[in-house]
Amino acid sequence: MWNPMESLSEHQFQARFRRSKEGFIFVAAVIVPKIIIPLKRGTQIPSFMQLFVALKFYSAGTFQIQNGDLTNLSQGPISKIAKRVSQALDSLKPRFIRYPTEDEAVVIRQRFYDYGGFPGVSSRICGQLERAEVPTILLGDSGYGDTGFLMTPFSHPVILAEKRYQSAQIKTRNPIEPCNGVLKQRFNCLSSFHQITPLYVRHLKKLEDTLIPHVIARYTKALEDQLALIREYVQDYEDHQKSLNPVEGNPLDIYRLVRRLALLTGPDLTKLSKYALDELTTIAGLVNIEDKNEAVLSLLHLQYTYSLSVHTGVTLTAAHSMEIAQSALHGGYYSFALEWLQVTNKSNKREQRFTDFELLEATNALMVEHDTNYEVKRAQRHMFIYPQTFKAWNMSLQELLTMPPPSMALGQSELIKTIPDTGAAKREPYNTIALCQGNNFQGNAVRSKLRCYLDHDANSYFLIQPVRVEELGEGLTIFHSFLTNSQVDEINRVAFNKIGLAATRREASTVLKNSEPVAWGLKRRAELLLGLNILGVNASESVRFSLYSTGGGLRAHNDAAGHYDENDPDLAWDKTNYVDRLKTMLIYLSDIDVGGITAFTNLGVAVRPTKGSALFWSNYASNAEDLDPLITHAGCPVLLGIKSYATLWITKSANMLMKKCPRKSLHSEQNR
Ligand SMILES: O=C(O)CCC(=O)C(=O)O
Ligand SMILES: [Fe+2]
Repeated sequence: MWNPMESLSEHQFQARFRRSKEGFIFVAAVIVPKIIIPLKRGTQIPSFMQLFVALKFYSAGTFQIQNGDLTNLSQGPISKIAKRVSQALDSLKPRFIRYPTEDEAVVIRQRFYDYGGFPGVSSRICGQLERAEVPTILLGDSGYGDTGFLMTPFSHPVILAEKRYQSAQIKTRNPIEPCNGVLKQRFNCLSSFHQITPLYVRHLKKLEDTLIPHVIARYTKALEDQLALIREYVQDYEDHQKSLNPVEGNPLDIYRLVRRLALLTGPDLTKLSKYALDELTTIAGLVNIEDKNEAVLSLLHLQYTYSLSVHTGVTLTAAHSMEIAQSALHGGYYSFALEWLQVTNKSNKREQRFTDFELLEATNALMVEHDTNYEVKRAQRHMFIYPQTFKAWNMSLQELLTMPPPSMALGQSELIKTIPDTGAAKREPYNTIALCQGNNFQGNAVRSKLRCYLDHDANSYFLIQPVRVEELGEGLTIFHSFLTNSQVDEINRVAFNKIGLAATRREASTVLKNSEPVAWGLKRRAELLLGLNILGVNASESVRFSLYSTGGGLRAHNDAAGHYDENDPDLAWDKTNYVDRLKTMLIYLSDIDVGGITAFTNLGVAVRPTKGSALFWSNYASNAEDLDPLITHAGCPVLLGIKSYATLWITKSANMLMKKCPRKSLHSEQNR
């Protein structure tokens, strides 16, 4: 490539670029690191050449670089390069431009006054303008019109005061004007700015006309590719291919896909999106109403937990949003139902799909449903129901809607404080959301007592594969690297095979019996680490393997308040009365990008799943009779990715009264 540094003499160089080679090298040294990003993949123009192009533009003041000696770049790339280099130069402003300090400004004002007799001349205009500290009066030549803040010379000064003003004005401008002149001469682009503006506009217009249809075409193509993929999936689904990921057909993906496309392509896609939504709905096999409801409920669940906007970025038809509103209503998401009704209302103005009466009826149904059900829902502590949380504060539905969703803009501890009644039940929905959104609100006093250590002597096996123990809260511990990656992969493989294609795609689970080597191995390792009886008769349930994709999660609960799996082959006794889950070990079998946190709503601890780590806690208080309210926990809905984990429930009956009491030694312990 032609290099002006080598092929031009110093004189020729200065004539073309209006600066010396040495000056160029200095500029290059500071600017090049800032412009190394290639213009476009594949067509990288070396940074120093970009600098030449920009300098040439600055000095020529036009995008048409006549002498083809530089490059044969057309106007488009030149304007891009000029913009990039200008931005880089602009970012260097703090390094090379310094405005006078307050004290220096006083001196400068005095010197201007002494020199030209004009009072209050500020040399800090730029800085002040930037900080909007005007009114400052600017001095201009007679070419400028008369405005309130620009003082120009009189065309015919008559009285003495006018004449004195005139001479002071001109004299004060004098040292500045030549300076501007020099700058304009060196940077021709400044003086010819008015010439390039229309050019620029035309240029942008051209871009808009030519490029945007291309972009849309590209994403239409992308959509088609996506559709083809989904078609393939459906085909696989029908072929019952075992290796297929069972949750890939999550109905929520439809919404996600449409939303992503809409965001990428902007409002122009709205025409396409209706087609896309319908097409996808059909292709992805969302043929039955349960699937659709499932998708909608997932959407609402996510919307609620993560304070997502109802504006999905696509224009849904009135019929679509009405459908979502109805599902929201039946799912008990009253406030969302109202929001979706509002969306319906809006699009219905255009579409006239529903009569006013139908809309009114839908709104009334919502009101009635809300007013009759919230007590029941509240009693159930349904964590995903908006109004029940607020009803405790005697809020109307209207008031409720003006209330922002529980926002993490509030500090962590404020979150608890701002809730009037601090009863655990009422705090729970709030805390769940706070934790799911990534906050922890454990007190410092508690946190300072927690320890971290390496456990390698639980058993000699742990010498080879030690675990890092971290106490997360009172009675809650995490064992990092409890399993190795390959152990986890093996469990996933076996469980995935067993699940095959699950009926519900958002969540799937299965049990791995003790006779399964991976389950036995896992239990054995837990037994050695914890010193508990886990593999003995009725000592633990079968390892439960669970899988969540987008929208999958679990509301707050205590594990011991659940139910047995009636058909669990690893538990022999009568399972009808109560569930004996003294301890829980929860082993994460995947990392998860967004969402899927395990939230301990009363401890105020949020645990992000990490592959191979195991959480451990007791579900009972220390008297081993009452459930421990402190250990209530929820599985936050997954936003992106697939969460898999295993749960190991260890029984009380096989782990208590295991040893004879060593009376003697106990006495001697006490007497010591
Ligand atoms: O999803 C989680 O992280 C928690 C799962 C859980 O609590 C359970 O399966 O009992
Ligand atoms: Fe649980």
